Amino acid sequence: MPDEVKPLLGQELNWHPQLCIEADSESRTVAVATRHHRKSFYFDQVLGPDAEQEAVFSSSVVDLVDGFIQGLNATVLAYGQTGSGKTYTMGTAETLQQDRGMLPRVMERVFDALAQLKAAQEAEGQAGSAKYEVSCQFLEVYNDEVRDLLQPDTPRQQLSIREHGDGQIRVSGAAEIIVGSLEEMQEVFHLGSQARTVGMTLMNERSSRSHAIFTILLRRTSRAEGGGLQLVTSKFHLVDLAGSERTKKLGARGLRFKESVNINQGLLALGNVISALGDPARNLSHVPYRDSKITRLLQDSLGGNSQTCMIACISMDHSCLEETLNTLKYADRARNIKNTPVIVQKVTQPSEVMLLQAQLLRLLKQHAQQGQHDPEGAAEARMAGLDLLAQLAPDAVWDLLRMVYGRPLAAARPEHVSVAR
Ligand SMILES: Nc1ncnc2c1ncn2[C@@H]1O[C@H](COP(=O)(O)OP(=O)(O)OP(=O)(O)O)[C@@H](O)[C@H]1O
Repeated sequence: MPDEVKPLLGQELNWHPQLCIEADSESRTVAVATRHHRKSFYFDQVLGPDAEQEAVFSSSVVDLVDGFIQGLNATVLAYGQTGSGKTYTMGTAETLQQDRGMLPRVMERVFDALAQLKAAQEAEGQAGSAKYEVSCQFLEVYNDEVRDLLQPDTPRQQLSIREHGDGQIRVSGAAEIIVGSLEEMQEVFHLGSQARTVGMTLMNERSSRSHAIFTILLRRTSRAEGGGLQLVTSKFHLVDLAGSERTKKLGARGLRFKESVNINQGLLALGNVISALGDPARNLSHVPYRDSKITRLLQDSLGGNSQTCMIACISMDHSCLEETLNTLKYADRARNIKNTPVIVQKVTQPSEVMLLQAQLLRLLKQHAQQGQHDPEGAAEARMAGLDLLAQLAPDAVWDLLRMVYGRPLAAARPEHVSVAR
C-alpha cells in the first residue's frame, strides 16, 4: 500500500470507486478502504486491471507447468465473486488468441515441453528412452453432485470420489481421454465446455453455475535399472470455481436460488478446509474435506502433494466492496497453507508386472462371471482390477490389454479411450 494515498474525505466518503480499492503490483499489496477503516493485504503477485493474460500466466502459472512436466502435481484455482473474471482468467474454448486464459496456455506449454524433450532425446541418440502419455478429464460439481463433462449422460451414482493408498483422489467411473496432440486436447476441452452448466444472472450473462475441474494427466515411463519399468505420474488441475454470490443481489429465484445456495455452501466448506490447513494450531487429521464434493475432489491439491496457486479475482467496483473484502480475506488465509510437493515414482520389476497381470486377469474374469447375477460384486471386482491397472506403467498396461483383448489398444486411439479408475 503506497503511503501517499490519503484517507477518504468529504464527498469521497460516498465511496468513489478508485478510492476504495487499490492494487499495487510493485509492493504486491491490495488495499481496501471503507468508510471506517482501511486494510492492506500482501500477496505473492498482484496484477492490476490492465494486466494481460500473458502476465498472469508468466508470473504465476508457468513454473507450475514446468514442475508438472518433471513429475510434480499442480493446481490452479480461480476464486472470486460472480462476474469478477474467473472463467475469463482460466480460459474458455471460444476466447480469442491474445486473450486466451490459463487453460489454453498450460496446454500449449505442456505439448511444447514434450516436443522439446523428444527432440533432446533424439539429439542424444536415445529416441524413445522415455515415453510420455497425456490424458485429460473434465468434471464439474453442480448442486454438490459430480458430473462428467466428457460423458454428461453418465448417471451420478456411477461417479464416486475415492482416495487411493498413495493419498491421490480419483473419480471412479469418469472418462479419461488419451490425447496425442495439442489439437486433440483442445477438442476435448471444447467438447466438455459445451456440457458445462451456465445460466443468466443479474451479475453475469453467462454465469458458471458449477465448479469445473479440467485435469491433465501425464505418465512418463522409462527403463529402470534391473530391467523394470519406472513410472512417474503427475496431474494438473485447472479449477474454475463458481462465484461466491449474494442471492439477493443476483435476483436468484427457483433453480438459480438452489444453485446459489449450493455454490455458497461449497465455497464455505472450501473456506473451512483452507482455514484448517493454514492454522498451525489445528489438528490436521480433522480437516473437513468431506463436507462437500468440491473439497473432497481438491483434497490432494489443497493439503497434499501439489504445487497450488489460487488466483483471487476481484472487481474494482465500489458496489462490490464487501465481496472484494471477503475474497481478499479468503485468499489471505489460503496463503498460510504450506505444501511440499514431491515427485511420485514407482518402479515395477518384470516379475511384479507378471504378478499384477495375473491378479488383474483373475479379477477381470470374476467381473465377467459375476456381471449377470451379482452387479455389486462385479463392480467391486472391476474397481479392484482398475486399482491394479493404475499401478502399472503404460507399457505393461498395453501388454496386458493385448493379452486380454488379443489386439493392441493403440488401434483404437486417438478416439475416446476411457479408463475409469
Ligand atoms: N480482464 C478482463 N478483461 C476483459 N473482460 C473481462 C475480464 N475479466 C472478465 N471479463 C468479462 O467480464 C464478464 C464476466 O467474467 P467471467 O464470466 O469470467 O466472470 P466469473 O467470475 O467467471 O463469473 P461467474 O462466477 O458468474 O461465472 C465476461 O463477459 C468476461 O468476458
